[in-house]
Parts: sequence; structure tokens; C-alpha cells
Amino acid sequence: MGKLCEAPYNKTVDWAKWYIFWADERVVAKNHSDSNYKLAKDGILSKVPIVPSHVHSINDSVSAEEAADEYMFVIRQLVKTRMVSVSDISDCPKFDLILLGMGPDGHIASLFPNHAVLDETEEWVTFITDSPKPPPERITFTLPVINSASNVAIVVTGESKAEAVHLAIDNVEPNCPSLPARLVQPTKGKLVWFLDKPAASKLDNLQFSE
Ligand SMILES: O=C1O[C@H](COP(=O)(O)O)[C@@H](O)[C@H](O)[C@H]1O
Repeated sequence: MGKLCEAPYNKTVDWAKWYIFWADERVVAKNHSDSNYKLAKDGILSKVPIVPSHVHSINDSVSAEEAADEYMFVIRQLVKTRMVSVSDISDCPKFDLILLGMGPDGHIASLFPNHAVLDETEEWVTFITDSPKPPPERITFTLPVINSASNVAIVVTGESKAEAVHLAIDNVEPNCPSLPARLVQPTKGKLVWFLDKPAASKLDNLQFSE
């Protein structure tokens, strides 16, 4: 995404067609250093002509529960008008691309290992107030939404995540803990992992393409 925002690549994209959402967000002010909105604003949104009304960030002045409800309501309206497509096998929104990172513990979005949030199948967006990684209050897409996307990209760098990459991708023992990242299995979409060499260093079958 960084490269895409720079010349000459930035001219190859029709930014007016982009609608931006957050797969998860920390419930902090938008100018807080922990804000995922701030990260995207500084790195992407401030550099390219995305239409401001196409940027759907959370309300940062309410509780995590209210922020999740309001955000889900906005997505529901966009699904109703088909600005956001709908999955043909569930009522979930079908995003063109969900871009995820992964923590060293294997969490993706704000879906953490052994957290009840992994079992949420009714809501599209939910909230947590006990994130093991600060800040504690977050909203997150649920697994059904992530797995309804047309494309999911998981981007992981660094050796600290090599073990989680191995556990998420390789055929591991059945009694091995099931990592949130391993539960990313788009029903009809495509999943692509982007790894640097240190992050890929514990994979069973390693072949690099430059
Ligand atoms: O808290 C979060 O962490 C993960 C991964 O973060 P990293 O600092 O270990 O790269 C991120 O993908 C997630 O969206 C975020 O809210």
C-alpha cells in the first residue's frame, strides 16, 4: 500500500472507486498513537485522493459497544444499497479485500487466541474490553465477515512471528492450539500470505520468490 501511494503507481489507481473500512480499531481518539485510523491516515489516506465520504471509521467518542453497533449499522446500510456487496452464501458483507496483519500470538484484527470473540457468528462487528494487547477496548470484524471476503491478504514481517506463521499455515499436530490466523479460511474467496524471510523462517516447506 505504501508503494501504491507513491509516484508512479499512485496514478495507476482509480482512487474514487475505493471505500475504506477498518477490520478492527482501538477505541481511542483518532489522533491517538494507538489509533489504526491514524496509522492509515498518515500512511495512506493523506497521500491519495480517496473521497472523504468513502472513509468509514468508527465513532471514537462513544463506548466500544456503541462504536461497534454504530459501525455495523453503517455497514448494514451500505450492504442494503449494495455499495458493499453481499455474500451469496450468508447475509454477510463481501468486501473486495481485507488486509490483515498478525500478532506474534497469532491474532488477526482484534480476534485473540482463546477469546470468546472467536465464537461470534451472529454479529458482523463486535467489541472487546479486555484485549490482551493494549489498548483494551476495541471493535473488530468477526470471522464470518473476514471469511466472506473476496480476497484476504495477511501481511507478516519479523522473526517474532515465525512460530505463529508456522502454526497458522503448516500441518501441525491436531492438539496444537488453533490460532485465530489459522481460522482465516475464506469460504469462496482467496487467501494470500505475504511474508518476509524472517517471518517465513519456520515454515516446513520454504521456497522464496523475490
Ligand atoms: O493490535 C493489532 O495488532 C495486529 C498486529 O500488530 P503488530 O503490531 O504485531 O504488527 C494488527 O494486525 C491488528 O489489526 C491490530 O489492531
